[in-house]
Amino acid sequence: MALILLNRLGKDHKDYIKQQVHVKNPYLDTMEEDILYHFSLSTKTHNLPEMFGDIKFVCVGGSANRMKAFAHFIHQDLHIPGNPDDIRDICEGTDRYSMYKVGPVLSISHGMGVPSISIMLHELIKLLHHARCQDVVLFRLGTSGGVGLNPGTVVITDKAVDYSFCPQFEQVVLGKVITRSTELDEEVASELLQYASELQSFPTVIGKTMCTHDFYEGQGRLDGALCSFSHEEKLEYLRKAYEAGVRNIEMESTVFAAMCRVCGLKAAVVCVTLLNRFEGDQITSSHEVLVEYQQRPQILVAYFIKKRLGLIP
Ligand SMILES: O=P(O)(O)O[C@H]1O[C@H](CO)[C@@H](O)[C@H]1O
Ligand SMILES: O=c1cc[nH]c(=O)[nH]1
Repeated sequence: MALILLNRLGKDHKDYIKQQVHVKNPYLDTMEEDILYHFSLSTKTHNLPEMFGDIKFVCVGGSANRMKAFAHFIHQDLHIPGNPDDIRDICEGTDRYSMYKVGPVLSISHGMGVPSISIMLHELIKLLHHARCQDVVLFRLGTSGGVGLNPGTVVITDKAVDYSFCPQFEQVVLGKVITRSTELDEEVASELLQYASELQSFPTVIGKTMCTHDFYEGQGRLDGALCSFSHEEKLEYLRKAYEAGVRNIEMESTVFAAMCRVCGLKAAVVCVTLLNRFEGDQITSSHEVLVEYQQRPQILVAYFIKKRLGLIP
């Protein structure tokens, strides 16, 4: 099945130049073994090219359950043979992250916030490198707070921005701040927008996504255990964000965009909004509604994958 899919990919996308994963660490090649500790995988104990060499799409999201559900959904959507109940968590040897492989698709959870996704991305990018994967596209399928959008709207990120609305990610290295660009792949983003209009299943927009280091004060919420600002100051900040083009707020997009970019990986961020932050801070929708919202980015990205694989015209 995977072979047929890859042949189709090659045939239909001749212009799609083979892109390697570039790890940017000269020390890696000198290591006899690389232990991907948080995945419970290693270059000595696992045949990574055999296990992962055919991966073309990697989908990541905060919650382990969501990424398991996505694995089951994509199994069905791509008509992969076999019983979906046999899809096992490749990282079951650790309880840090969950990872599922379904044909050319890898589905991985990353937990909440920049430190958690950053650790996962270091190991994922090394994994793709060791497995000699080519032409991989990464997607973050997430939830977010909307800025001036109705709940349930899907936002395709054109730029991931920091708390001051700048498209950059600051990483402290050896006590100094390194700044990396957070531009995402424009082609993938506009392809996603086109597919959203073909699907016509839910409202979808393209815009900037603000990444914060906290869910409460960091996102201007008035309902945390601490609150050091007024309601008016909150609205003023959200208004400035809206004017700067920000349409949603989450907690991983800048480091995701920055690390993928440095390593030559095409990447996109697709998050559904759970509420309109101009109208409140608490997430009041029912569990059923929230589950349906979370499926929206999955439906859009699954459609992208099927298009890229030539499974739909
Ligand atoms: O829905 P996920 O992918 O977890 O992402 C969003 O939800 C979490 C906060 O509830 C943060 O991690 C934020 O980025
Ligand atoms: O408001 C929200 C909702 C989901 N995730 C966030 O980071 N913020």
